[in-house]
Amino acid sequence: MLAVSVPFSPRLTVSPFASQLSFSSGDKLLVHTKPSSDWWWAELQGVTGYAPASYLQPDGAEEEEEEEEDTSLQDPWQDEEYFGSYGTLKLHLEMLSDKTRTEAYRQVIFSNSASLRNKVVMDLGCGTGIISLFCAQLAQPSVVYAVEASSMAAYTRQLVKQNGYEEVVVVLQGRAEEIELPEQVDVLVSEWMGNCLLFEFMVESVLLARDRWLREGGVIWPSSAALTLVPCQADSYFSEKMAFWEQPYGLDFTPLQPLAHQEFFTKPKFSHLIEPNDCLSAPCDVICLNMYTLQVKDLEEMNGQFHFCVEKPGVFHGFTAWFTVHFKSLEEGGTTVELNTGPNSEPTHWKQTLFMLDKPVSVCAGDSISGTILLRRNPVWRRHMTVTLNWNISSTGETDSSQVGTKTFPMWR
Ligand SMILES: NC(=[NH2+])NCCC[C@H]1O[C@@H](n2cnc3c(N)ncnc32)[C@H](O)[C@@H]1O
Repeated sequence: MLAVSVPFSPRLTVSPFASQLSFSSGDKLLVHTKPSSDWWWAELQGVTGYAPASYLQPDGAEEEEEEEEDTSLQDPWQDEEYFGSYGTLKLHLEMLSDKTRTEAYRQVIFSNSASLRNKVVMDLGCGTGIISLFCAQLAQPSVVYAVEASSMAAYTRQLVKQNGYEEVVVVLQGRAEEIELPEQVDVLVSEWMGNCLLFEFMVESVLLARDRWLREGGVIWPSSAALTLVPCQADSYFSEKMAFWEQPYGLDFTPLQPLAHQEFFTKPKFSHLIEPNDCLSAPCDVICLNMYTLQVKDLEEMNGQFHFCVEKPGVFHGFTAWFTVHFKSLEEGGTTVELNTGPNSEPTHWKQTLFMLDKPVSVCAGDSISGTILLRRNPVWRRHMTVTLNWNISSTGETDSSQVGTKTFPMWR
């Protein structure tokens, strides 16, 4: 039997059954049987009768619902889940195994080793401490404050000791926004980039730490970041998820295509590997961030524009996004290190992010695809955002035509 509560005062309905149970909002009914999906046989204070199922919810669901609301308000950063995930090795192994990513940071430290002598460094979100260990191994900073909020910090302290750098690297467990450092820092380094550059919004923590701990004239690494977009073909993804239902095993499964569309094309596809020849045009940097001037409030809404000239005929399945970050040298005129996660660079664990259109469009060379991209941060779930793409495809073929489209993708809420 199911105890149910009445979440709101039911409107009067005419029951097909003579004996309808009367009840009010907040009443707890005992459900004896469910003869139909609409009407259940229930009991309230010894009186039995039929109650409309749509007015009932499992007992305690209301509290659960409130709790759900509360946790989102109490923990909009989902810190428990977020830092919990970084307390295990899985993500750190993925990041450390990403040689393109990790070697880029190593190159930054190595090529700036002379200028790092006697500097005070903060490694924000140090994880296993790899960047801090590079600083101690390749340069002679006076101190590196390795800040890590997850339980991994305890192991990071062991790794520092194990490698004999406890005189240089100080591991501090806590959120960068909350910990206290004994001094300002000369260099703030962090590997904060998420899928589509901003997902997870760890960048906010970097900006807060910059404002609080980076001394005047100090250096932040990466010093700039860019989100890049390109219109692309995604034949294999499209056939795998959509065309598949045309005639599997000689049967017509097309009634499932709306479901497939909802399930596979509504959200972006993370970890998509785009081939260079899937690109229908040259890519375009749509959002550029200067890490010295970027403000937290700027993260709420970030706009970009694009204008692509289609270079070859093909099918426009969607847009692919990736990011590039730059690490300006500490020395005047020194070399800037670049970490590019695009299709023409060595692959990284981020790969690229694919945004599938509702309907593929055939395009010809010379067509143009122009429009805007809007990244809007989720006002409640602070690590999430939506990506809205607006586009206009204009063909200059024999029949001048243009097609406009817009689509909003949640990442992930
Ligand atoms: N590139 C990313 N998308 N993630 C890679 C870096 C994430 C690391 O920084 C830590 N981390 C993230 N935010 C913070 C913070 N505000 N304070 C301290 N550690 C943090 C997190 O626990 C993890 O170990």
